Amino acid sequence: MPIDIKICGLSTPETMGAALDAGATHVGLVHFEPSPRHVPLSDASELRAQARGRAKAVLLLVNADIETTSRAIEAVKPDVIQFHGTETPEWVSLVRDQLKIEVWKALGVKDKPTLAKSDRYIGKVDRLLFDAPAKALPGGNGTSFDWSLLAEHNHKIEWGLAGGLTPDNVGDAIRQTGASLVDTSSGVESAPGIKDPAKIAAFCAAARAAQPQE
Ligand SMILES: O=C(O)c1ccccc1N[C@@H]1O[C@H](COP(=O)(O)O)[C@@H](O)[C@H]1O
Repeated sequence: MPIDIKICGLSTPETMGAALDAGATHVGLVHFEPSPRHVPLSDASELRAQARGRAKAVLLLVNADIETTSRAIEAVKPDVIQFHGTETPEWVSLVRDQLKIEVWKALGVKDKPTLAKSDRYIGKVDRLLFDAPAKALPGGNGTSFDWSLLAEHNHKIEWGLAGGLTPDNVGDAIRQTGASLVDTSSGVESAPGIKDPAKIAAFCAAARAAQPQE
């Protein structure tokens, strides 16, 4: 299976075009006002339309209530919702069942017990996304964590790797963890919230070069 590559925090048609041309399989739109990558729903909807038929659109929300979540899904019509806050297994499962949408849950990984706790989401989400622990923002901080924890973990559902991935380290990350999806935001920027098309292309090329050959 070709590796899945998500470029997150896209906010302009130019950088969305760069991610699509570079072969990203997933493009992420952040709807969370404190983030430098926040896009209003109207912009997210236009960027989502640009991606249609070329990559899956992932809408990222943080601790949004059900009204905000359903309004955002209605406006943007994403393929996937990525919850990146402290959402509970019960909450994400409710959204998946009621709103009939693919749901991912991001979790900050500190140590082995955090990974053990991730089992609570099994059967309730479609994919887990392992990220570095929250700092100033719940994600998008450009920091990584100890990847050996993932290599040792008994994964029971689909999962992806996020947190501090760059064109320079994504190859090692894939080889060390066996991730089938890699996700980056800060690592392909020239400044917070400003995506760099050359870094996006380099990231996608490095991820594809590192995937195991069949
Ligand atoms: O990108 C953000 O601003 C953001 C805000 C709130 C929650 C998550 C956010 N980003 C996601 O965090 C991970 C890791 O990002 P990074 O590569 O370390 O910058 C990724 O899934 C981003 O989409």
